[in-house]
Amino acid sequence: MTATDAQLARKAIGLLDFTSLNPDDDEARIRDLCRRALTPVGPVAAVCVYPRFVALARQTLDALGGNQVKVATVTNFPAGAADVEVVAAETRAAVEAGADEVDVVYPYAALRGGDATVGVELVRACKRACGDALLKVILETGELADPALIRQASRDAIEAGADFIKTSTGKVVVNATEQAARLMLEVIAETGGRVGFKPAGGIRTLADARLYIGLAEEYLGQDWVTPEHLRLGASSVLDDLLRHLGLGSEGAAKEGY
Ligand SMILES: O=C[C@H](O)COP(=O)(O)O
Repeated sequence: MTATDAQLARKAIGLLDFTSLNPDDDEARIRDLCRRALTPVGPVAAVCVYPRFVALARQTLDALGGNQVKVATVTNFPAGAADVEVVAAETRAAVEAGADEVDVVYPYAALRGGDATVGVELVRACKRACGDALLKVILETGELADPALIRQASRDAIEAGADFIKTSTGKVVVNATEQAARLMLEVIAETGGRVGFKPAGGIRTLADARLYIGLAEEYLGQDWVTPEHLRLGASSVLDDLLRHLGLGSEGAAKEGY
């Protein structure tokens, strides 16, 4: 049975990593993100903010009754070029500040230059630094570009301990694409479907959400598509999803939030 637009919009909200990663983010904007994360049809999966806002996001969500919403953050972001020890320390600090999930940028330029070792070491070190927190590895597929490199980065990240592989930072020219998603989902399926998938960057509409949910179902099956395995990383898709549920952006706020 094909999901209606409203059913799909509701599902996409539950899979959303609702993101604010702007250089000029401030406390008011992060509080507003947390408020909007608790939509009238239920919460998003996570909010994703810079490390300096992790504690504020956790505190704000808890105060609003949103303790089920995870707080995700980013490290080695967005360039993916810092030393392994520096990134591991940054990741450890983020978890100590209360992050449930860390999205770390893979050293994609090193891989493109022929060095696959540093990526493996970085993922291993960050996985150790995460403890019980979830590690999502951002491959920056638009910069890797070559399908063979996207497959290799996916496989190396998974073998080194990634819990999710994620397409993009949203900060380069080419972000999530169908082609990159297919390559990554293929590797996830080949490795047993235990690792999750997060397309991110440029996801703005219900049609975009439909594409990635559909692809995940195609490669891994409908039952696999839960927030444990699929996240949609997006800063601005929520309004379109709410619109398909008959809720304007103003309707995003629950009474009293
Ligand atoms: O990780 C998520 C991305 O930074 C979001 O990108 P976006 O602003 O294009 O939705």
